[in-house]
Amino acid sequence: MIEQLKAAGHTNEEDYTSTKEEIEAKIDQYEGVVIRSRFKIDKQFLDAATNLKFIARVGAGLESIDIPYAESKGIALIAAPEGNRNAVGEHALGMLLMLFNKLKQADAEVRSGQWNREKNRGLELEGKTVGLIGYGNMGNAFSKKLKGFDCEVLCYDIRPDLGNENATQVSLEELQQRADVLSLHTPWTPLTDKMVNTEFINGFKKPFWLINTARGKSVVTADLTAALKSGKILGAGLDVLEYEKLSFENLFTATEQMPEPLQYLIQAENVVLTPHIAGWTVESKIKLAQTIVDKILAL
Ligand SMILES: O=C(O)[C@H](O)COP(=O)(O)O
Repeated sequence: MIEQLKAAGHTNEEDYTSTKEEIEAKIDQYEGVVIRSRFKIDKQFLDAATNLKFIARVGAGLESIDIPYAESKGIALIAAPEGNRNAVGEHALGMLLMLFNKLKQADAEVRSGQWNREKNRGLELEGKTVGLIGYGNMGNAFSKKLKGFDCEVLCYDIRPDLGNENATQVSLEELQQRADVLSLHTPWTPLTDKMVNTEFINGFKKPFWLINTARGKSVVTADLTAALKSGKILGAGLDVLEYEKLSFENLFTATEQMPEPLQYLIQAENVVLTPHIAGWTVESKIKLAQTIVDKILAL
């Protein structure tokens, strides 16, 4: 990315170690900033960035940026969901196949000398109805994969007319009536914060499987674990957790009490957990960088 930007006449500075305050102190010298999700851009930062023309986010989610304030200053916001959408689609599919085929527990049992065929009888995706909430880059990528599995794909999105040959756009109520699987592909916004709670879960007609490769804070974990216990949710594949920003490792030390819902998820056989890596592949690293270069050069 840097080589291509240099070749196009841009200069750059790489800084992965300064504090936010140190970056704020020098940001007025820069016209653009390229960030990952952990760098917060708030009003104070934007007020200090008097020459900023663009903020480029090497990833999809823009929740770390005060978007209205940045836009009020005429700063262009660039994201790169095109760069990691395929990775997210493949990861969501992997989680679903892992849950349906009981790969996690079957593998663990064989390794411990157990040969349980009946207990590990799988389910097939063929003929199932998969509901996607959010039908942007990630939802589209997942639906394209699902197309080959002969399942029905429904999508719900607040934007109209997004359905295509891979998914039928429906109301949220219809999705809740018909889905066997729910997969989230929404950004974290006031609308999607704590979206999957008990009331929402109970709106589903059938027990269902949940895949979340979007944002942890869109699911109320205590409500999810209650639904897993009652059988309303049959199993879950979670690449994101509402606790991840608390410094996940600390939750496992004696000094910090691990939240009860997390304790449940960790021991549950029908739950697959990954550390926010759905969009984090060898290939997506290159595609994310290229997408950002192309968008900066097109400004
Ligand atoms: O928004 C994204 O693309 C993903 O959540 C990953 O972002 P990160 O790699 O910058 O944390």
